[in-house]
Amino acid sequence: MSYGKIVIMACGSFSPPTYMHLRMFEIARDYIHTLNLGSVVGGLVCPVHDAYGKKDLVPAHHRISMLKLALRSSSWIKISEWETQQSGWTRTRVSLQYHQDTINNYLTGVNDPDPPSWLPDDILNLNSLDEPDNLMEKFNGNTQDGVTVKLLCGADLLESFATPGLWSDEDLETIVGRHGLVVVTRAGCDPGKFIYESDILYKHRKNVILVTNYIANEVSSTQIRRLVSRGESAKYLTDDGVLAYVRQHSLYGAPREHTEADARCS
Ligand SMILES: Nc1ncnc2c1ncn2[C@@H]1O[C@H](COP(=O)(O)OP(=O)(O)OP(=O)(O)O)[C@@H](O)[C@H]1O
Ligand SMILES: NC(=O)c1ccc[n+]([C@@H]2O[C@H](COP(=O)(O)O)[C@@H](O)[C@H]2O)c1
Ligand SMILES: [Zn+2]
Repeated sequence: MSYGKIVIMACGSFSPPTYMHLRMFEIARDYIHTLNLGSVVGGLVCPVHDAYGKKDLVPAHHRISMLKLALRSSSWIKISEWETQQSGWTRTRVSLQYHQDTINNYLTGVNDPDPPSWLPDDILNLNSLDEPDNLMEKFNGNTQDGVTVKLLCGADLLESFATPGLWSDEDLETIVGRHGLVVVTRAGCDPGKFIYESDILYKHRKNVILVTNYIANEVSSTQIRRLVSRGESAKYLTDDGVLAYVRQHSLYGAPREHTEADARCS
């Protein structure tokens, strides 16, 4: 695997975001750095478009607001609203390509000079550190020196690659071959076997970084939604701000908050 600048990008519903979604980024970055596999210059969370139509997918503006609350203290993970702003659902290959092209075009000064809101801060710094002439020389015909946007996912998303009709082989070739995967796995699960059994993944196995999460945390959005709908506590499974937002907007069947207006009516 060539050593280069990497942005790790997680796509998904984030309905609502959990601590595990955020931990994935931290675990992945540490692993890549300690094994000298590259330099992680940023992280991106890309919530999916409402048209994805998954059960319990609350409108994108809510999911974005919750992600903002959950990521208040992160200096390096940014939210890209791009997928949610398209006219319909976007395939992951297209999203990876869009984000990678936008970053590299920004670095080389091609097209739009205004950085998008999700551009990692370290990219802005990279740009100011390099002399423009060197940059042009570096990038001319040599994408090796640009930033690679890799797909960060959990082992369950990896295993969804085998669901018939869900991902096209052509998209998988590009995602794994040109971008690469960073898979966060759980102690006790065996994504290595899954990779071995998939011709496409096996062919590009050099491009798949498997990161074992030794501090198991089985929290998922489904579990938080279940607790919320039962009126039980989900505290310490995600950010307090996220839970307050869920209550405030009565998401996922949360009992409506008792407001001062209610008190005046009764
Ligand atoms: N506990 C976990 N361990 C490893 N990866 C996880 C975990 N929870 C979520 N992920 C990963 O986070 C990404 C976003 O997934 P998603 O939005 O479906 O979250 P989720 O918690 O699985 O939600 P849901 O329960 O609604 O499916 C995916 O790549 C998924 O594999
Ligand atoms: N063919 C594809 O590109 C493809 C297929 C299925 C899911 N996905 C993406 O994977 C993510 C899955 O999210 P969930 O785990 O919440 O269902 C979403 O961001 C979705 O857009 C992409
Ligand atoms: Zn899921």
